[in-house]
Amino acid sequence: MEQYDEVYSAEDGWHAIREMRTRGAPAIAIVAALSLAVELQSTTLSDNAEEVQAFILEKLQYLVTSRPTAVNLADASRKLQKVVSGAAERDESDGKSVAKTYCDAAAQMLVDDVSDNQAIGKHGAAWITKTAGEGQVSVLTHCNTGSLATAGYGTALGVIRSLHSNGQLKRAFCTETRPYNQGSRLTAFELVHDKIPATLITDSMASALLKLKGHEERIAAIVVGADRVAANGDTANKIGTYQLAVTARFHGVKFLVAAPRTTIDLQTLSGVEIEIEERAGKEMTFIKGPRFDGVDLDVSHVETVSIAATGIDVWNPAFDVTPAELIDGIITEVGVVEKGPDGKFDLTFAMEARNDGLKPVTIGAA
Ligand SMILES: CSC[C@H]1O[C@H](OP(=O)(O)O)[C@H](O)[C@@H]1O
Repeated sequence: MEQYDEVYSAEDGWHAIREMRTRGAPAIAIVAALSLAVELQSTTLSDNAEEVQAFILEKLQYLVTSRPTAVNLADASRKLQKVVSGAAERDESDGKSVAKTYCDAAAQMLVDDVSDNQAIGKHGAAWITKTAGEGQVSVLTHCNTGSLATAGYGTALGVIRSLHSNGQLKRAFCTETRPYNQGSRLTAFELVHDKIPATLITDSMASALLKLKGHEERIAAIVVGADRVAANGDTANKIGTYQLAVTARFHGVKFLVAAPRTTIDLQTLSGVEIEIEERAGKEMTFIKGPRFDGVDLDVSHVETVSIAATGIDVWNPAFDVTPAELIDGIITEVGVVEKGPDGKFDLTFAMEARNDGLKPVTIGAA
C-alpha cells in the first residue's frame, strides 16, 4: 500500500527534509521549492508584487536551513529568487503574478531534473563502456541516487539504468550505506523494481568485493552521487564514499561522480570549505522496529530496536569529502568532465556549456 507524506507549507517541507522523510540532494531542492508553491496556492496573498516577493524570499531563506551540505537547495533558492525578482520588477506584475511565476519555475525544476538525469545516464554509460572495452560491465554504487533521491531516473543509479537498458550491464552492486541504509532500503528497492541484476553488500565488503570478485564480475567502476562538488572537483557525498574512492584507486577501478550541474558549486573552492552535517547518534544506535508487510503501519507507534550498547558515544557525520585526485571523472548532463593536462578539473566549461543534448563532450581530457 503506497504511503505519502503530506506537505502543505514551507514549514512542512523543512521538517520533511530535516527528518530525512525526503532526502537526496536534487530531491531536497525540489521538495523545498514545491512545498512553498503549495503554501502560495493556499494562502491569501497581498496584491502587492514586492510584498509577495519578500514573503517568498523569507520562506526560501528558511528552507535553506533545513540541511547544510547539499548545495542544490541553496542553488535553487538563488535561481528562484532571481526569477521572482524579475517578475516583481515588471510594471504589470501584482502579487498573484509573482506567485504564479514562482510556482511555474518550481514545477519546471521537476522536468529539468529528469532530463538532466537521463543525459547523465547516457554520458556516464558511454564513458564507462568506452573505457572498459568490449563486453558487459558491472558497477558498484553507494547510498541512493535514483528516483527516490531526485525527480526521477537518478544520477549514479541513472548511469546504471542506462547501462542496463543498453544491454551493457552485467550486474549492479550496492552498499547498505550505514547508518541510514539508503542502499539496502532504497537503492535495492529500485534495482529489484526495475528487474536489474543486483547484489547488496555491506559497506565493509567493498574492498573484498573488488579484490576477490572484481575481475570475474568485470567491475569497471564505482559510480556515486554527490551533494556538493567544489570548484576543484573535491566532492561531498554520503559517508563512506571517500573510503570507496581509496579502495577503487588501490584496485585500479575507475571512480566516478555523477551529478547534475545544480550540485556543482564554483563558489566553494575546495572540499575543506564544505560544511558536513552531523546527525543524531540514535540514527546509528537504533533501527526502526518490525514492519508488517502490507499493513499500513503508523511508524510513530513502531518500537525502535537498539543495536548498540546504551551509553556509548557516537560520531555520526552524514557525509565525507572525496579529494579530486581520487576522482576519475565527473558525469554531468552536458558530458563527462575529466582532468586536464595539469591533472586538475576545470568545471567552468561544463557550467557554461549549453545543455542542448548534442554529442556528449568529454571535457578537459588530458
Ligand atoms: C542524487 S544524489 C543523492 C545524494 O544524497 C544522499 O544523501 P542523503 O541521503 O543524506 O540526502 C547521498 O549523499 C547521495 O549521494
